[in-house]
Amino acid sequence: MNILSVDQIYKADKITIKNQNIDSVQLMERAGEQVFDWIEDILMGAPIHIHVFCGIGNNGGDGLVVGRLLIESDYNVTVYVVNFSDKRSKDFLHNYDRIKTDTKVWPTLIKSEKDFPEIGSGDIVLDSIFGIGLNRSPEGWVKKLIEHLNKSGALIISIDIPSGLFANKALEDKDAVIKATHTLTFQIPKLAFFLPETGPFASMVKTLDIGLDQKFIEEAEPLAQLISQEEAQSFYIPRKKFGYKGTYGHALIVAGSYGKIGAAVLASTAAFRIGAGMVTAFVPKCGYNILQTTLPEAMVITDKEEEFITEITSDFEPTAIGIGMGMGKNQATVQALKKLFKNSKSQFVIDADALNNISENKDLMKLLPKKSILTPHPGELKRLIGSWNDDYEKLEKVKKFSKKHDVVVIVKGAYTATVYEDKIYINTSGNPGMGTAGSGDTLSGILTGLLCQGYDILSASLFGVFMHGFAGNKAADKMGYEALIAGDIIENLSEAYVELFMDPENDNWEDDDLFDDDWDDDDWDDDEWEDDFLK
Ligand SMILES: NC(=O)C1=CN([C@@H]2O[C@H](COP(=O)(O)OP(=O)(O)OC[C@H]3O[C@@H](n4cnc5c(N)ncnc54)[C@H](O)[C@@H]3O)[C@@H](O)[C@H]2O)[C@H](O)CC1
Ligand SMILES: [K+]
Repeated sequence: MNILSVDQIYKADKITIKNQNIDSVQLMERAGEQVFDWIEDILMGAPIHIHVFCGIGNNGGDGLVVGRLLIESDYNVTVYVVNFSDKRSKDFLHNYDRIKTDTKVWPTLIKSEKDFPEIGSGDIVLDSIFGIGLNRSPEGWVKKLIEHLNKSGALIISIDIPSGLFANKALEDKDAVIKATHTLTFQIPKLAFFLPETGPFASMVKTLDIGLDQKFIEEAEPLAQLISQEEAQSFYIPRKKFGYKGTYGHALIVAGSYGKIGAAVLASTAAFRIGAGMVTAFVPKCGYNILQTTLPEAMVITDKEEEFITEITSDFEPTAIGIGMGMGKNQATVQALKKLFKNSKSQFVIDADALNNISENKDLMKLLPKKSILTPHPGELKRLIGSWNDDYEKLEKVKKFSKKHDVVVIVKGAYTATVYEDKIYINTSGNPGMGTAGSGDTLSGILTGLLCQGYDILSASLFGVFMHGFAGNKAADKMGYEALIAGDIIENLSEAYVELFMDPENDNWEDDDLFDDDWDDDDWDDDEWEDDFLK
């Protein structure tokens, strides 16, 4: 799914209006109806007080449509116009007149702090103050209103984007942004929803289809692409009937040091479970018995040194090498890396201490093999590319690094971003339970195992990151977030493969299972709803 810029979204509006022979008021009506239907599905007439806050642009216009539809369905609604400017948009004005004539209810004007209404913690706030047209951070009493709403404890449903958040630009004032409980966004997800600094303002995102021109959306050059189950399916390479272990490659996992042999075990096991034909672990001597006992399927080569790696040798040419996990930063290890990078023809997945060693040694950086996959977490990334002021600058720096060295960079975290040259891909699987030791080692093993099976570096990265998160989700389904450990991700890779082609409609990044679309009237219980969501 394509994530587009604000300018492209406005263009999509225009093209839709032209191609479908409608006017902008009809498109706004469609948008408002979608929001209304979503709310109606959840509330089903419940008499909860809904406060609709409308700005004076088209986002405010959407709010007026929803407000009108709610009033016409006898909900307990108060509609406010947050009157920060007299420059009201044309479609806002149309709907401002219409709500007055159709419902005979006049919206309440808010012009300063003294007009702020009381909001109960059991109420619902509909936030349509600013949409994607925000051009600077809200200030003065408008900022105070946003703080007032955030403090109310009410459930806040933001229309299109939490007010105060820029769709694809860095945050300026984090106190001037609505903290939405739900974000109902129109058709095209906004990049801000997926980045660590801005994503937390937009929890529980739901995309509402308002019939924007599909051809334009698909053909536009996106800011980033979302990788969900449907995209992951397209990368999958089926197992060959006449294949044998040689068909699926030979992985070399170079990892571990005294006290960190587990990293080698996890990566090697994951390489097997994702489907590599053969796996050899290269570890310091102290790792030998551990590997042979915990993973009898693997072959093991040991360094001559007991506790760390000093010289990496093997009597075969690995299809792919996964390197760095728990490896340490001994000088002898750095020399071993240099030699390997100079001489090996294999493809590389470079992680953890291998990345740290590269960051600290310019010579090693120069030897960085082209077409490698690098998997830094935020700390490792900072060491690699230097610090950044915001998430957008970070992504630009990663693009530059990727182009300069011709490598794929996987920026790990919630919504892991994979960057290759100029393109950004955002993964949608995974959960907070995966923030646990060894989770990264598992990913490196998965990526190495995929390269072994013939996936190219980009599809190995996108498919591998998705499968890692998908298996993590399967694990979390069974054991919850806290109890999940890295080994559980590996164990659930089998289920992830089995379910990869099931229920492809299920977009798991739209985390709306609390408000299940399939509810029917029998499910409804006023008290229970209040207990669950409003307390
Ligand atoms: N995307 C779609 O397909 C559709 C979108 N709709 C809705 O339209 C808004 C975008 O509307 P727009 O009028 O362009 O912008 P806003 O509503 O966000 O209004 C901004 C308004 O406020 C001024 N402004 C901006 N920043 C500030 C500030 N800090 N302080 C004061 N004033 C500010 C700005 O100049 C504008 O006048 C989109 O998000 C959707 O909700 C359509 O309804 C349906 C199709
Ligand atoms: K909004």
